[in-house]
Amino acid sequence: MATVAFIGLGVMGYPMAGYLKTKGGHDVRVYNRTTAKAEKWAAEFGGTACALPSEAATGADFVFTCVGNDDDLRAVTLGANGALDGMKEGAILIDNTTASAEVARELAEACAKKGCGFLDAPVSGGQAGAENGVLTVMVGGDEATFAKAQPVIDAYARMVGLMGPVGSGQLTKMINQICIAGLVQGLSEGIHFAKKAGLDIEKVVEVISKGAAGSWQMENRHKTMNAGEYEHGFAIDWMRKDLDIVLNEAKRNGATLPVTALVDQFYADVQAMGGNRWDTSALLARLEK
Ligand SMILES: NC(=O)c1ccc[n+]([C@@H]2O[C@H](COP(=O)([O-])OP(=O)(O)OC[C@H]3O[C@@H](n4cnc5c(N)ncnc54)[C@H](O)[C@@H]3O)[C@@H](O)[C@H]2O)c1
Ligand SMILES: O=C(O)[C@H](O)CO
Repeated sequence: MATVAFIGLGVMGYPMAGYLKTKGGHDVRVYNRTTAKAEKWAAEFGGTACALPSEAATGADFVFTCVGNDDDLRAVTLGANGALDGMKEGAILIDNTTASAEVARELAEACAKKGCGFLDAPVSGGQAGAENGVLTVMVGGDEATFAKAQPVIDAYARMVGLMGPVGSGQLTKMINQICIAGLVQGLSEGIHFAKKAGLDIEKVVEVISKGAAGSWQMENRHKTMNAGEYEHGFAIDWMRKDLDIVLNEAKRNGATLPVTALVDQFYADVQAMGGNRWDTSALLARLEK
């Protein structure tokens, strides 16, 4: 059993921290910007709610973060009363936020100066993956740090892969988002077409999901898309943040991403419809407008 801190109890962090306690059996201390959420978590899982990231990190062997974007991450780690203020020598910071590869390298350097380890460890599998403890975790860092952290990460994951040096986890997550962007638009167009054709969506999906068109998005999202329900899941604001990271990285490495850039603009349209916190499958709502 280790002492673990978890910072950021959102859609993903709340259940992930829960698995570190229930499945991992660790002593878990949590911090959240809205204190009531941390207190709710502590009452539900039996851990400790802390008032500051530095307080949660004090004495912890592993410190997890899962916040919104690069700036949020800097605030809870490098900022005043941030996690690094509390971390002891030898502790490991594991960042589950989807962020840039640059901020990963920045944090690795700051951790090294304190004698701490760092892994960038963004996740995939959505809200359902977090709630069921079956996330895919793509990790950047060195092998020795990874070997120490993997058994702890395992508590909320079914696949954990070391992808290369620091930043490689975030680069892999960028590929994940590139693959998803065009796919969700395709799925939206398929369901839109099926409705116009007067077909039974459930029946269509039951059949084609077992063929070459099947996907996580199709399995997990077709029912809510068909019902026009989008108040759950992975927020469009976060997807636009991710696609911005992707498109900036592509400028640096010379990759050509025409569909990703187009779908990013489709998401801007959905934001203009008031869909900032809607699930990314709301691309269908744009077609039905
Ligand atoms: N929701 C998904 O399906 C999903 C899937 C994979 C990856 N992600 C990524 O995981 C991260 C978290 O996503 P989420 O859906 O849980 O988001 P969320 O908005 O539900 O939660 C974000 C959490 O971060 C905290 N936070 C943000 N900025 C902060 C700051 N400056 N100081 C303190 N706390 C701060 C918020 O209070 C909240 O608890 C994002 O980077 C997202 O892109 C989300
Ligand atoms: O992979 C996922 O879970 C979604 O794309 C959110 O990042």
